Amino acid sequence: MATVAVESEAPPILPPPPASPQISRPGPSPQKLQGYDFYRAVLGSPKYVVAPMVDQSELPWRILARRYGAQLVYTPMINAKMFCLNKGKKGHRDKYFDLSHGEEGGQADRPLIIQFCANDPEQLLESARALQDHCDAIDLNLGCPQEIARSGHYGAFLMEDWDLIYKLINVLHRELKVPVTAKFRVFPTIEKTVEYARMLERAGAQILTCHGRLREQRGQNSGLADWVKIRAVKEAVSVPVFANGNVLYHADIERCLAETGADAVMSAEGQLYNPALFAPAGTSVNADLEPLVSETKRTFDAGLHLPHADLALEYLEIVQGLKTPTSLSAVKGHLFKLLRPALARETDLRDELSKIRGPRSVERYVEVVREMKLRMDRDAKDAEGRPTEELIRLEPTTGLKILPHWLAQPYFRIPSSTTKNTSETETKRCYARPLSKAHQGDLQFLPSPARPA
Ligand SMILES: Cc1cc2nc3c(=O)[nH]c(=O)nc-3n(C[C@H](O)[C@H](O)[C@H](O)COP(=O)(O)O)c2cc1C
Repeated sequence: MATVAVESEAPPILPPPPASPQISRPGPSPQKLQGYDFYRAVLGSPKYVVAPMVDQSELPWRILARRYGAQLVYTPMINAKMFCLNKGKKGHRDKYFDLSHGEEGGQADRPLIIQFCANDPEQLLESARALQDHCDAIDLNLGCPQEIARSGHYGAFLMEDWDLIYKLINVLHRELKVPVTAKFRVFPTIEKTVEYARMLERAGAQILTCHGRLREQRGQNSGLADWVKIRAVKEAVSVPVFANGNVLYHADIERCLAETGADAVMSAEGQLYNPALFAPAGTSVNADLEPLVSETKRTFDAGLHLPHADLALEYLEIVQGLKTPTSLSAVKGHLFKLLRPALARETDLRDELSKIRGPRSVERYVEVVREMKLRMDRDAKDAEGRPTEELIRLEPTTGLKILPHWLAQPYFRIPSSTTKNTSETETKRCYARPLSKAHQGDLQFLPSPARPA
């Protein structure tokens, strides 16, 4: 373990909180596995993890993600306060986690970590208890930097209140049947970040996910995730650490694991734009899909970049095959991200997708995506025989690859503050940040070749 000096302004190391009259504290169940025992025996030592994503890591996406190499998936964040407020209202909690249909958290949806945000230990415990039998662990969100988290006082806006964070984690550690984990952002200094991570471990967190960005790094100011800080956290704690941030392409995964020493890589946006992010090139993950388009056999990159329209149809088929309803905003968000490489060309289909509302929406999405598939298959066929290098464009500033427009691929752009005075490597990494608003369907488009008339 590395020894790191403690910053003077770091909050003091806290003793376990005194027992409250409402919550008994018998200590963690002796059967409950902890740390690496839990990571190995229960989770199966995952290296490829899909992040918690509001309205985007919903059940059908989790099923798709697992087909393409994800080894552990998190649910979207559930607000413990709202979950408690809906107690006793039949069916109301299903929009957070659908127990009525019994598919979420079932065998096809494991290993699974359910994430909550909270600022009240009792609300958190009550919510977590209600769902603990349907997951492998409960995660606490300490990283959300959005304004709604500031007003609701949760996520990254708890970062100054270590006493409260300790209580939130510790109550789950002592009371739940399953382990508690935590996902957090870094502080400006390594020392404070490390001290913070140690406090989370002491409170009882059995896995720490370190998102290497500061609370202020969001939207336009996302910039780089700091892998050096993740490495320092990994060296300072004895529980497994997941690294989060700066993973766009498959090749970034090994680089991230090597540079941070983390046990696993967690991806959010990279995986949304390419759900096969975790699968290496040439992997035969879906036998039905591969013969459909000859371009899937061509290797453009170390990773698997399948035709996005096929992936979108596969996702929609999962949505249609489930009894558990999927929110239309989630479906729309996925389609706009998946199909993005072609939407600037196929503007009529983009407009169609934007207009779809109301009943039969999913069927109408399927019709539009089928038309997209016809066009993409035709373009892929036209490109047959052309050398691979001819089909890849290099983004001029970063050198990052832009693959043919019919393939799923990451989305990136240059944050304005990083265009000057950065090393080439840094600039490349700065691109590793797709549009923050993209999941709402509010897409901006990089210039891409127009469809020839
Ligand atoms: C659409 C979307 C929804 C997100 N929702 C959550 C969430 O519910 N809980 C959470 O801890 N982080 C959430 N995040 C943050 C991601 O989990 C992740 O920490 C962040 O995007 C950095 O990872 P990336 O560089 O792989 O995108 C969300 C991110 C996106 C893009």
